[in-house]
Amino acid sequence: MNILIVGAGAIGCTFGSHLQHSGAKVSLVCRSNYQVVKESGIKLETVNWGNYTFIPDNVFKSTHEVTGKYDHVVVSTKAIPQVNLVELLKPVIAENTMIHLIQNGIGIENDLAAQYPNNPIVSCIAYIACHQKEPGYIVATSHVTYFTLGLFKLNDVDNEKLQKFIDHGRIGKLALNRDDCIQRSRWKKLIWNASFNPLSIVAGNKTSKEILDDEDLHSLVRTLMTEVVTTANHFFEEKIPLEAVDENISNTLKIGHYKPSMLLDWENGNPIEIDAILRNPILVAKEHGVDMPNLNVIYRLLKAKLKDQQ
Ligand SMILES: NC(=O)C1=CN([C@@H]2O[C@H](COP(=O)(O)OP(=O)(O)OC[C@H]3O[C@@H](n4cnc5c(N)ncnc54)[C@H](OP(=O)(O)O)[C@@H]3O)[C@@H](O)[C@H]2O)C=CC1
Ligand SMILES: CC(C)(CO)C(=O)C(=O)O
Repeated sequence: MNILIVGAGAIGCTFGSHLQHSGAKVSLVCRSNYQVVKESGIKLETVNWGNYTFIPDNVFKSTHEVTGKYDHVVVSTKAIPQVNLVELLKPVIAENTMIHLIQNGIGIENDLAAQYPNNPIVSCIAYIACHQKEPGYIVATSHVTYFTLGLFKLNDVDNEKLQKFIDHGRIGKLALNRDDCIQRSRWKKLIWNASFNPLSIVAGNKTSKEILDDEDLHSLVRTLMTEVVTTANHFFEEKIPLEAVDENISNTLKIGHYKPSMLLDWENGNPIEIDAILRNPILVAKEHGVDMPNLNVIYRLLKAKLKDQQ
């Protein structure tokens, strides 16, 4: 199996390293870490799998320089408007390429699905807390690590191809789940991302523990989480239980002082995933006639912060 990862950051390299371990040929399209990865691969320091070095089969500087044919293209860039996936992927998508999107948020598949209506798109959600501490050096701090994959549009032929990919990934140490109602899973993941991510910035660069230790912020996190659950329950037949809020809180307590990825990007002056994580869910809810007043407030506050930063 030939796999190309576009977006060789924390998630892409962790995911890719496991697929290679299971026997696939895994190539990377790197950007700012190109030189170091080309010279010495990626060092990973992980709670679950120990420390190891991942040497990709090929390292490319851009999608235009990619050589070879790939059955699977895995996209693990941030979901931000600055990354135009349709343009970025043009040189590497062939007739039967399966495109996997490992990103947080809602509505992340739409542009690609419109541009490549005949290519299967796999929507993938990652539960793993990892970050690239320095170029080519990734740290994964969470004991809970799994990926949930599902087809954006269900059909039998693609089902089989996805199942082969999942079976392959499972040969190694990767925990891969399959979900045929992947949008519901996306909303489930949003419970955490739409609450901790924006609050960590708006509340003044706070870690998850600092948020939970503060009575007012703790209560606000719960309010945002509850709104995501009750909103999602308007769209999906299988309801998300409200206990998901407590579960998210107790799991977060286990990871101590965790900086949400949005806060890390904010601190580093990088673009943040405000559209995928806040704007799009609010718009989708609206299309279904549902208001998300609390998410709207935090979205506008975050937008105001972004304007201040510019
Ligand atoms: N990290 C985590 O624990 C989790 C992350 N996620 C989600 O997964 C997705 C990926 O996150 P993460 O891995 O942390 O992000 P990173 O910022 O670590 O990685 C993104 C990578 O994409 C690269 N990139 C961006 N634009 C381009 C481009 N035009 N061409 C080539 N490469 C490009 C970046 O390069 P450069 O460094 O040069 O910018 C970077 O290496 C996000 O949607 C995130 O929300 C979900 C769950 C957990
Ligand atoms: C909740 C977590 C840590 C993933 O498991 C995450 O998605 C993030 O940091 O954005």
